[in-house]
Amino acid sequence: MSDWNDWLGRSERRSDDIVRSPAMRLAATLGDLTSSYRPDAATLPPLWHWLYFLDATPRADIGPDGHAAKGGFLPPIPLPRRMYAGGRLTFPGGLAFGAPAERVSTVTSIAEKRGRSGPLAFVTVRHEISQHGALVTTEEHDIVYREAARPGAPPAPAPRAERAVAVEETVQPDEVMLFRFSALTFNGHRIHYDHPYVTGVEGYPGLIVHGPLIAMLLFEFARRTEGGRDVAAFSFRAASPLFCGTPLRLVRTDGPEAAPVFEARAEDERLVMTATVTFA
Ligand SMILES: CC(C)(COP(=O)(O)OP(=O)(O)OC[C@H]1O[C@@H](n2cnc3c(N)ncnc32)[C@H](O)[C@@H]1OP(=O)(O)O)[C@@H](O)C(=O)NCCC(=O)NCCSC(=O)C[C@](C)(O)C(=O)O
Repeated sequence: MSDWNDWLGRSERRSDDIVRSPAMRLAATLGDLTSSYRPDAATLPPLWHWLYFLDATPRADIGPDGHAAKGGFLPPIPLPRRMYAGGRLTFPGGLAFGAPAERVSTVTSIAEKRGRSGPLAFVTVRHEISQHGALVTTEEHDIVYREAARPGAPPAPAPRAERAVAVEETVQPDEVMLFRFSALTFNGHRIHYDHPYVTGVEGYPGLIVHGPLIAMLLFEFARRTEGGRDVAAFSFRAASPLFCGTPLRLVRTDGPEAAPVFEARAEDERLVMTATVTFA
């Protein structure tokens, strides 16, 4: 176990102008999979802040996976394979177009664990986004790091979906959607576009669909099932990777919970992501 205490509490602040053009491009990328965005809306839909406050690491400081090399804001976790593990968000206000906003990010937890797939390290970053001095979005983002791929090792056992289905839709993210989402979020992570890297170095069978893209697809689906109702909070957890070109089932499950549970599933009932939506 390493002592990561020096990294806890590290903080960074970014400002950005909430201009409309990235949102227009995301709306085009999602097409009929979004009903949250309106060209004349005064505020961004929830989650669309992922298009702003982006990391602009210079080329010289990029690491082997295409992200900023570790050891800047994020701790230098030695496990090499980074993934998006999940997030918990609240939306106390709307992020208005045409005005600057500020994001303050803090490393709040670093935990080393052992999972079914091997050693894991989780880093959680809390983001607080404000505009005109008022808090509009809070987000806890969990990042997971896995050990290097072992050639010939079988894939990690994936959890199965077990809940009853109330409503479902199927989408099929393709290379163009992945490319556009990487570009919109200025995410250079090679696992989403570099096939020789993701298969040869990281040992996955294909390009990996972004966790935040799956979360957005689930979020938009969840709102559609509730006639576009406002959302106060959203949380999601990535259970297993989805590979480009395979169908993704968006499921509203049938259960007794007050906040409905949504799941992203692969065709064979492999669980890809679980999400909980608290409608306002
Ligand atoms: C995370 C993996 C490796 C763990 O897989 P595992 O089977 O080894 O874990 P486990 O045995 O189920 O659990 C071990 C421990 O980890 C915890 N745990 C387990 N899962 C999670 C989770 N999601 N969030 C938080 N905690 C988690 C779990 O609760 C347990 O804790 P405990 O020992 O205290 O009981 C596995 O679940 C997995 O592969 N998930 C899918 C990841 C994925 O595909 N993400 C999206 C694509 S990557 C991406 O978008 C990238 C991006 C955008 O470019 C970018 O860099 O940010």
